[in-house]
Amino acid sequence: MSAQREMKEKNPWHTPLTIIITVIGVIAIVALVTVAVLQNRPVPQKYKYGIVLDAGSSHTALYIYEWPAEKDNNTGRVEQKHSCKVKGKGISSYAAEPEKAGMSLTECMREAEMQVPSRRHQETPLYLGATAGMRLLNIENREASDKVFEAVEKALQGFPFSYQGARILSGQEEGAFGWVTVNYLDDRLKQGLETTGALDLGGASTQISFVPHEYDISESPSNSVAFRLYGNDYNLYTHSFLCYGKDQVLRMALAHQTRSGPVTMSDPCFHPGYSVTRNYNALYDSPCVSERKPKEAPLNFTHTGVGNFFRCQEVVKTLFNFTSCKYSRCSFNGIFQPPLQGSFGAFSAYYFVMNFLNLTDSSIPLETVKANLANYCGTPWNQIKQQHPEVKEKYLAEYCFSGTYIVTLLTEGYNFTKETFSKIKFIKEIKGSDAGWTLGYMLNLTNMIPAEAPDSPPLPHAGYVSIVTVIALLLFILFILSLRPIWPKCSKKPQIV
Ligand SMILES: Nc1ccn([C@@H]2O[C@H](COP(=O)(O)OP(=O)(O)O)[C@@H](O)[C@H]2O)c(=O)n1
Ligand SMILES: [Ca+2]
Repeated sequence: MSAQREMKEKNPWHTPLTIIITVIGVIAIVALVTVAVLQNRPVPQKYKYGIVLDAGSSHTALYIYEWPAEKDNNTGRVEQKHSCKVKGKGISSYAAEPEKAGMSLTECMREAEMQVPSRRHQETPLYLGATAGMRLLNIENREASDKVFEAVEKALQGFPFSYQGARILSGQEEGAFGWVTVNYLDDRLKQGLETTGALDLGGASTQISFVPHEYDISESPSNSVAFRLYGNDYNLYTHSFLCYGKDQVLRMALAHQTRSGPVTMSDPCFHPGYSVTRNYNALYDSPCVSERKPKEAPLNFTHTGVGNFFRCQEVVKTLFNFTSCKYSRCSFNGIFQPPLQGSFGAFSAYYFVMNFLNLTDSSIPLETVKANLANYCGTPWNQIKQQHPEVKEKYLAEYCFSGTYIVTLLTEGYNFTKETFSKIKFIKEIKGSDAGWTLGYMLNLTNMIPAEAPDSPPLPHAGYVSIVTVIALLLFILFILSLRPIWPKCSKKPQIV
């Protein structure tokens, strides 16, 4: 009994001081962990927004992007929140009535007002970039192109966003920003991975952009763009072929086949049984073909289909000039192109056409793609119409030509072989954001891709809380152990007795 009493008396846990210290210690640890948890609790996400209008040759599309408000400078998180297709044709088609170009944007802009929270309206940058349709109008009629921009500018300034201007992108910018978009969305830039090339097919121009293996920039400086992104240097090769978008190239093909001004033309690029009347003036109303207009053409001609893929390829090939190349190697029309490198993402009309033809699967060999096209082009027009009653006839009629053009451009134009063709992925979007130049354009103008790699991210919230808790517990255990010199006395005493 006396030993027990002695033990009780000597046990530090039973002194009022240690009890107080222990209680204070426990309260301190609980308080420390609580403060850490509350202070660092993820706050509800706030977003910022950016709007880009893609004024293409065939139509205009509006894209709204969003990113977490506190991560302006840290990239990899900008996503497409919403897109809106402007009704009607591209802004360049309003050359004769420019006001309508501005008015055409109203509906999508109203949608943007609804999509972006109103407290963010004033700080949301709004950009309009025009591509090859306006490039052509600018060549053809500078005054008309300026008037279209005036009207568009006036319309856009009427909305509560931070309007940052409307301009024509150069072909180089269009190619380079498409490449940035694809590689940004795939997280290749941030991680310093090998990049993917970008192939964009529009209505009036087409772009090819990739990082070549060994690249002598000095050979053709106008085809090179240098970037420093996240601490990595990129020497990008890019070229934009004006007039080689699928709508202008169709004009060139028709112009080539009607160069002697016939009344009836048999076209291997259209289905057997297809027949429409076309107007010569309308066909030649573009700088891509205006010089080819036959001298004594009648007003109209009858455009009939024959449906022969291989003969259609021969027609398309005549639109590429392979005769002169002042560089070590060329694609076509005397344009420098280094050897193809790596995988490619092909988007915009590449995707729409190949998707319609069920040919987007990269595992389909080039020979099978050609065989399928040959079969498709040879199918009578009546049958095609029956199979696709939902597709507008004007668009339906052109898939044989467009498919043939795509295959010919890739193989004969850019020199993809049956091996490298399988490295092309036909894509519409990546992780919910459309592939195209708009995202890259906005990232660049808002400085959202840093040249140097951002500092490594801090610990995630859960990791932070766990570490604080573990350290606090360790401190507590250390405190307990620090009382240890007194323990042996009280634990050994009963054994001695
Ligand atoms: N659903 C869709 C949308 C566009 N397209 C085509 O994709 C092309 C888009 O070109 P664009 O308007 O961006 O023209 P560019 O200014 O880029 O040359 C046009 O030829 C459209 O007809 C399509 O085939 N299917
Ligand atoms: Ca385009």
